[in-house]
Amino acid sequence: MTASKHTPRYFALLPAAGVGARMAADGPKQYLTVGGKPMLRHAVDAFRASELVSHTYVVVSAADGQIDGVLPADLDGVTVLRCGGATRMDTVLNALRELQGVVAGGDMIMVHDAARPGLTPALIARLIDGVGDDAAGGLLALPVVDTVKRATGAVPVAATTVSRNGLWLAQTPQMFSYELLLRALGSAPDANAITDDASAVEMLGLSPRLIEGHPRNLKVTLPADIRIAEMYLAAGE
Ligand SMILES: Nc1ccn([C@@H]2O[C@H](COP(=O)(O)OP(=O)(O)OP(=O)(O)O)[C@@H](O)[C@H]2O)c(=O)n1
Ligand SMILES: C[C@](O)(CO)[C@H](O)COP(=O)(O)O
Repeated sequence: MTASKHTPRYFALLPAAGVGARMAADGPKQYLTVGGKPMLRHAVDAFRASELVSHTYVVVSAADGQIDGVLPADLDGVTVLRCGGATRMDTVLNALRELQGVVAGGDMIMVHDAARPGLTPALIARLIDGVGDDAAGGLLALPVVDTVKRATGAVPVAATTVSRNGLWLAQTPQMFSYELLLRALGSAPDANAITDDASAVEMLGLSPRLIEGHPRNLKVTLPADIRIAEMYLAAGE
């Protein structure tokens, strides 16, 4: 008799406990209106619209007073976890620990920034398809197209030019099995040095797949990014 292989379910996990310091708005940037609705809602709706995704978990800080107005408690397929941490990595790790016993070790977790409103069901499908059953998982990313400079000095000057060959810009979602992601983040040495989930997996000696994403899936970080995100949202998929 051959051993039956566990068919993974796909879950979305959205860290949404940041303060948006670089946006310098009145409140956390994930609640700013982008293209007619709160930024966070765009990504949640992309996962809800994907037939491949079993459930979406949104992680906010315990003190968050805005989430109920954006994600009503009766919204199908979505659960809010109030266990955000001091860093993005802490937020994701806290949520994974809260999900122990709810998801299986072989289930796949897609971690996606609440600050990336341009995600679409087609990009979610591209990630899932591209990673396949690769045990190291994978992430959406874009090859670097510009020439890259390493700067030096308080007033920056170009010290050297770094070859862009083989350089990619990491996007999200980043997808790994629950067991692998929990192990990777749980053993990562320094939460401040881990700016994405894939880097924790790389520290285990594994090489996640890079799946070509799309510029529309930009991270809204600075005020000018809002207009760019709105341009892509208006253009549709
Ligand atoms: N302690 C934190 C920090 C960040 N995030 C989330 O991680 C994603 C990417 O982080 P980033 O764009 O840096 O958001 P902020 O941390 O809010 O922004 P800034 O770094 O400018 O303060 C966002 O969805 C953000 O809400 C989080 O859940 N918990
Ligand atoms: C996860 C990420 O969006 C991949 O590019 C990015 O690393 C988040 O970094 P931030 O400093 O939390 O914005």
